[in-house]
Amino acid sequence: MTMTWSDAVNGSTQKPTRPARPSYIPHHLRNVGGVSAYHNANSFGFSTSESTQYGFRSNRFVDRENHGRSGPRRGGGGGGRGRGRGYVRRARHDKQWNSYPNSSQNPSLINQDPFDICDRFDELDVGEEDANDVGGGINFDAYDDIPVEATGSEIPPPVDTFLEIDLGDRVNNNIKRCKYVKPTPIQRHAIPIAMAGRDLMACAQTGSGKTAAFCFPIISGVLKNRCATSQPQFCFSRTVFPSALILSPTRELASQIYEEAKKFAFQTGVKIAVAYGGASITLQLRNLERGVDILVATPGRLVDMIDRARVSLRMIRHLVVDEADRMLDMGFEPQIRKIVEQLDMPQPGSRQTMLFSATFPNDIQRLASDFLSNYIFVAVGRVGSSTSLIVQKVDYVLDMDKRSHLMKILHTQTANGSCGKLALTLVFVETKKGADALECWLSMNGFPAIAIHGDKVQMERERALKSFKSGVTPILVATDVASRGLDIPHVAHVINFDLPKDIDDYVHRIGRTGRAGKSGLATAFFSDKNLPLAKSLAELMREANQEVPVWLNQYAERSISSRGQRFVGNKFGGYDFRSASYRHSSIYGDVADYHLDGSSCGVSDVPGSSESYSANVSAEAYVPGPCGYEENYAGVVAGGCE
Ligand SMILES: Nc1ncnc2c1ncn2[C@@H]1O[C@H](COP(=O)(O)OP(=O)(O)OP(=O)(O)O)[C@@H](O)[C@H]1O
Repeated sequence: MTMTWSDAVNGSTQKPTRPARPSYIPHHLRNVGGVSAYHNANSFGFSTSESTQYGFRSNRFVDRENHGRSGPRRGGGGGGRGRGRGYVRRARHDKQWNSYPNSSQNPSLINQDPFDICDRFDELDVGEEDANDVGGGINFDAYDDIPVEATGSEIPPPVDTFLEIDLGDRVNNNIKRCKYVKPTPIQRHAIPIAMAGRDLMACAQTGSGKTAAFCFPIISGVLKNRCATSQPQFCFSRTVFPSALILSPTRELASQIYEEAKKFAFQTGVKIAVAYGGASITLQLRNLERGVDILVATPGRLVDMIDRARVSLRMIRHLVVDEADRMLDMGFEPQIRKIVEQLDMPQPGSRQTMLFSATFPNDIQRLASDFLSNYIFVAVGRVGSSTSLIVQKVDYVLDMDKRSHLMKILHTQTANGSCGKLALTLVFVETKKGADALECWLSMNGFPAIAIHGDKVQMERERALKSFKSGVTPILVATDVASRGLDIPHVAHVINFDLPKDIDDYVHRIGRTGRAGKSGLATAFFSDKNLPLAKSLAELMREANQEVPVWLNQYAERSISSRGQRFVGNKFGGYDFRSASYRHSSIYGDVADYHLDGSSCGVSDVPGSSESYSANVSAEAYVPGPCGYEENYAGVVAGGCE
């Protein structure tokens, strides 16, 4: 494992104790008026000692206080209604930093109407929604110019409204409850295909509503199947026979999909269960015994349950693999093959298989096609592209200066924030040790941070996420465990403190902001060791109409010439790999590419009469605002993320 600068400088992963020394001030900020104001705490409106205390209390000790007193009994995050003394203490700290008083984190809500939780999200005090927005605050105009490509045979046409699809009254009511007024582009195209029972490989940008695109059709499918067939009755068997399986690469994502699916299936009678590692298997098995139609699972825990003969895949009619490219890369592929090919799951053709991701490199598409039968490929935007809703910025930072640069950004962000609030900021680092070290260092310097990574026990991981989501700890330092799928409202800024090696990981990481039509900011710290990424990073930014620094272009040129080829390290998928032989890597607005017709180009491996369509192509490019920090922070970060 590579050691990053943050590991090297602060190898200690020990939990912080009260600092013996005054907070660190980066040298470029020493003697600057604003900074001394910060350290006298005037700009935040509380004293230095309070701020330091906050850094240590928020994450680790508040929970203990809560447990020891009359606060919430489970989960540690607290924050529900009917709080005891522990809450009051925390609430005071919340007020000093970020006030998100109506956090939805109370575990006692778990068995309640999921829309209760939904409503509570609406109560979060995080900036005004645009009054003109429809669809739960989603800005659909942001999606109007995105080209959509669909290839395969007999493609069902897209819809414009949810009502055009026969999802059933109950699901339609839940769509209304979720305040989804209009389908997003991937929903417009993917839902009719899925409802027609077709296999699907779908690629759409981060935060564009893929979860609902696969949940609605399978809930509706389960309801229809239920009327048509009856489940097998194996007397006295404790084995359950779900009819739909949704696979996810991380526990947090499995849990999120489960919560979403519960909302969409509310009062339909469709039973949803979740299975992921790190949590009590006994409890999960007990829940399964109540019956399950749709099982959301991570591969490891699922295999465990199958080995114990508690789950059988024999009755699976719908299989969804979310983040499919991650699930089929080297880490997961053997487990996925075991689940899909070697156990009792029906073969392709006898089940419906749908693969979703924002990135789909060609080699993974090729692998994935083993699981599919006569599938339709849908791409919203170019495969692997990032959304133009995210303003991307790259700073050249020497490894040794990364911490001071981060602090400068956080200071600027806080100074421009509304009421001195620090907007939710997600900082990605390369290693688990690096995450702990950076969390510790930020906390010691008065910035409330919490880390999430794979070495933490599940309870700590969940607590970190809750604390971040509720704004109690507005900085989350994360490894790639948090890079995929997580839908955390109001993340305003994603900082790649350590850039990933793979451009697809970069796309997913920055995709934690700029979701559901809202804008966001992503800043990357680029150093010499990131040279192999330079070319694909510059291309990705250019494609999303971002300002590419001259020095990055020079690095990109160097990375090409030093390796003697184009697209070094670039796994861009581009399009449906079945038709890749005649397509070139293209950018938005290159209309001709999107209008190529598979059949006329002699695509041999597309089964049936191959065809394709394209939609919503506009050469009008989204032009982001100027990329200066001041404008960015004022416009994007300061008031939340709108
Ligand atoms: N039709 C809609 N109208 C309004 N909001 C929507 C709609 N569809 C989805 N959303 C919201 O958009 C947000 C992002 O959706 P989701 O998490 O499914 O994105 P995603 O495409 O799966 O992202 P990622 O690639 O990061 O996994 C969610 O908060 C969801 O509730």
